[in-house]
Amino acid sequence: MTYARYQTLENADQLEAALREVGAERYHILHPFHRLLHTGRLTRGQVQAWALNRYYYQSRIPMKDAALMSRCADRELRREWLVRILDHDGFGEQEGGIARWLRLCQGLGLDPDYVRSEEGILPATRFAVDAYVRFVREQTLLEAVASSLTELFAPKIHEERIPGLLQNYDFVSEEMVAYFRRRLDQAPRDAGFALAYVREHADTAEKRFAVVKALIFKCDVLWAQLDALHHAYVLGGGIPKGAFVPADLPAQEAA
Ligand SMILES: O=C(O)c1cc(C(=O)O)c2c(n1)C(=O)C(=O)c1cc(C(=O)O)[nH]c1-2
Repeated sequence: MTYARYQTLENADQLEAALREVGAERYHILHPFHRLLHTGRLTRGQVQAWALNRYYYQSRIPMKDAALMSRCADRELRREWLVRILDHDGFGEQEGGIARWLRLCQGLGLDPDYVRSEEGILPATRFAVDAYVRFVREQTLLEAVASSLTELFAPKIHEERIPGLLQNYDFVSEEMVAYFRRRLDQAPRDAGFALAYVREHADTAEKRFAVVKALIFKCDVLWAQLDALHHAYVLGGGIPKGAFVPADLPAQEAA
């Protein structure tokens, strides 16, 4: 009956409260893999596996944002959304988030060409991330905007992750966490806009329900990626053929 209580939301305030409840219950800050990552309980190889897989998510974010913009007749919304693409891809002399993410990968000892090749990612990473891009392409514009609302909860995870990585791993330097420091400003701006948008445009109970479901879907996209990492690289569930094999993994655990 989880969903039932979201079907009768009466106004924007109730919608916002429901969205915050979904985040408090389902955001991937709660995932056991993040608990291990942020408290220094992973090996360098496991952190590499996380950064490598997460690169695929980063790489697809501008594509999903372009998909959203391609469907959008509202110039104001496009002007606002465009900034997200520039944040990730960079613009002119300005480096973007993807370049910063690659520096994190490189700092962890991964070859950037290998990371960019997308060869070593887990199947579930590809399926989850591709499902997000498809969702934004195919669902209503309102649901597409709503699916970005996990970013409401991202600053908290970055605030936890920056000191968590720096203090607990001697192989992580200040330069390597630059990506997360930038997101501390970018995410609240983006999430604030998206929240105002859904508050205004979800003007029926049916639309408010659709917005909540879009956020739940997106929480699942993030959760599924960590499930796969946890299974393959922490629980010893087996690394699929072709996926990244950390150098510090005991040989018998590799498939
Ligand atoms: O590190 C994280 O936990 C995290 C989470 C999320 C998110 O909640 O979707 C994003 C990011 N980071 C991020 O860096 C980012 O650029 C981003 C864009 C989006 C989006 O859906 O448009 N989410 C996120």
